[in-house]
Amino acid sequence: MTVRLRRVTVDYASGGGLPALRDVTLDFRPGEMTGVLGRSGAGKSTLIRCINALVKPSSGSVEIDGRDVTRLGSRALRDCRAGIGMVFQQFGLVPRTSALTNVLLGAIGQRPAWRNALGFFSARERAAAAAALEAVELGGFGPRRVEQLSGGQRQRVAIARALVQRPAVLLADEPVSSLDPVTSRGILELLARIHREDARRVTVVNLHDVELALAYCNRIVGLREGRVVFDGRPDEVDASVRQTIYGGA
Ligand SMILES: Nc1ncnc2c1ncn2[C@@H]1O[C@H](COP(=O)(O)OP(=O)(O)OP(=O)(O)O)[C@@H](O)[C@H]1O
Repeated sequence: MTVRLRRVTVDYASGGGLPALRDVTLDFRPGEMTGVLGRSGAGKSTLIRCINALVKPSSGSVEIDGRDVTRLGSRALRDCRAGIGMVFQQFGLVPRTSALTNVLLGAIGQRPAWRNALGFFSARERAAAAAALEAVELGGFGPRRVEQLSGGQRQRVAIARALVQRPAVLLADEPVSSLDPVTSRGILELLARIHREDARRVTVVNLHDVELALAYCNRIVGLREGRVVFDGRPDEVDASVRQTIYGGA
């Protein structure tokens, strides 16, 4: 699986402020777990949202395995999204529903519409969802409603939900915001483990915590005011690179 962005510009305000992304050309290759760094507003979420076609670029193209996602019809887009696991910033879970059902909902993109309409989950889907909860160390929490879980537990449910999709592309937007340092490490460790399970997997994680990105990702992309200002290995991120990404104007 390769994700290819070519000269992507996203201008939400069309001409107002600076575009959120400016002329971004990047390839995300199989096996890469990329940590995207940048100040607040640098365009990290927009980048991720372009990859799963939640945001349409003002110009440029976004290709997943050679298909331009900006040009897909709704059905082809649904098929394409079924292969993309998303861990959202605010978890994106259904709070009053059990952890297990939330995880089962992750498989929905891969099922025929009639089965969604009936709310029917097969024994195999249930077993896969239970296994995904085990994998994130929430084995006993399947029946528990999400609103009764802590922030870190919710985040792990969100990861389990992405996991049941067996996604070729795994996107995580600030998966550890508002979590304590130990829980944050646990979440990154989990994402890195999931990433390694499939040598073809492409993982892109937005992070505010530089040390976490350096510890768990094998590639770092730095964004600043919508532009790529760094693209390299974690061991290349020195004081001057940090200055380039975060430093004062
Ligand atoms: N839906 C939107 N409509 C208009 N402007 C938007 C929208 N989403 C983001 N922006 C703007 O685009 C720019 C980039 O935002 P984005 O959310 O991609 O940044 P970010 O790096 O993820 O920030 P943070 O770290 O704070 O989450 C910001 O200036 C933001 O205000």
